[in-house]
Amino acid sequence: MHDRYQRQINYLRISVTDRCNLRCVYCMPAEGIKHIPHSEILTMEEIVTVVKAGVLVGIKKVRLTGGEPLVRGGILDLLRNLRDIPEIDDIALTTNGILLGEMASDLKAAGLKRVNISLDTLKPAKFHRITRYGNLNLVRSGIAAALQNELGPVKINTVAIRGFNDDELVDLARLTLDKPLHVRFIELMPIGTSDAWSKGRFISNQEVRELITRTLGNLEEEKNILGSGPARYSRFPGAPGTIGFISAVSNHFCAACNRLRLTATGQLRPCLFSGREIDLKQALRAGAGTGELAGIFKEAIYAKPDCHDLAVGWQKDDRIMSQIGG
Ligand SMILES: Nc1nc2c(ncn2[C@@H]2O[C@H](COP(=O)(O)OP(=O)(O)OP(=O)(O)O)[C@@H](O)[C@H]2O)c(=O)[nH]1
Ligand SMILES: C[S@@+](CC[C@H](N)C(=O)[O-])C[C@H]1O[C@@H](n2cnc3c(N)ncnc32)[C@H](O)[C@@H]1O
Ligand code: SF4
Ligand code: SF4
Repeated sequence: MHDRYQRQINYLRISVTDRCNLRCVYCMPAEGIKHIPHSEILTMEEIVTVVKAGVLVGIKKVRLTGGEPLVRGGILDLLRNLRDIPEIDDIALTTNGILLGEMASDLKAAGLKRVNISLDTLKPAKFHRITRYGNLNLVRSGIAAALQNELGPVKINTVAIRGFNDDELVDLARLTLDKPLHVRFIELMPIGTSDAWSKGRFISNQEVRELITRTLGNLEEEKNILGSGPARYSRFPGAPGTIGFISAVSNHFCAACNRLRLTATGQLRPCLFSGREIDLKQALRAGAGTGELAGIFKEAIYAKPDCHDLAVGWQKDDRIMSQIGG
């Protein structure tokens, strides 16, 4: 279905949990987030019903995210059920990679097509610092397992952060030179509770491009990377992998927006950066069928704004990134 700005909406990002096994400093407070009773979180069966309703308004692609989707029990059953919906042609997952090494082959067998893995540094001590817990070796094993199990194109999400990883962006870009990895540089977005940490750390994608091409040479545009998101891709000549740029702040891609978000508590969110949410759970739990739920999807699609206004600065929002699913 098209929204009011003639954009076709066919991509649903599903936050299957607001919990996480890491605490990245730009995403979550150290103490984690306020506990939400389990009964408030959609069950896996409810998520499947929501996707079936979404299909009625044209949803074709789903991405499981979070919090950390791999900490949610029942994820394999959810994938098996999503795989059985014929209209869904792409099932992807965004993960911090910690549990991917042990789960990749089961995820593949359950119907997952591809993974995006977050990785902001190649240095173990720094990784531990930015995630407040993480073991980099586990993420490295996760990336290897994703490649081995053909969960590709395997994309790496790197938030570029001044004073933290600007000295490593070239090394991260180098990962594309010998493996089919697609390293995407994401601009740090002013959202959530971590503004004190993030102030002054923004690096534009343009600056990242200049930095990496100065050392590694020119990039060539690449148009054939499978995906539904906002990244623009380029490749170092002859490299098996690509470099992607997600210019969420400096050059927003709202004119091509194709998505809705479902929060773990069953709210449809028309835009990442607008606090507006439309309650789906109440109708779902009152026994609404997929036809009625599809009506709520239409309302959410109709409510999509034309674009965000991140340039004005920090966004006040009751939810943080881990609760919206990025
Ligand atoms: N501003 C903005 N950022 C987004 C949007 N969708 C995804 N992002 C950001 O892009 C980054 C990568 O998102 P992913 O979860 O890997 O998914 P994707 O890029 O849509 O996935 P592909 O289908 O592989 O292209 C995350 O930091 C998201 O927060 C969006 O609608 N608006
Ligand atoms: C919220 S996480 C959820 C999925 C999973 N836990 C992970 O880390 O990949 C999704 C993506 O959002 C990104 N993200 C979180 N906060 C961000 C911010 N303030 N600016 C830019 N990207 C952010 C993360 O780096 C990650 O790639
Ligand atoms: S970015 Fe992902 S891994 Fe890091 S705290 Fe947020 S949800 Fe967890
Ligand atoms: S900021 Fe909102 S309108 Fe812009 S691309 Fe993201 S979800 Fe779509």
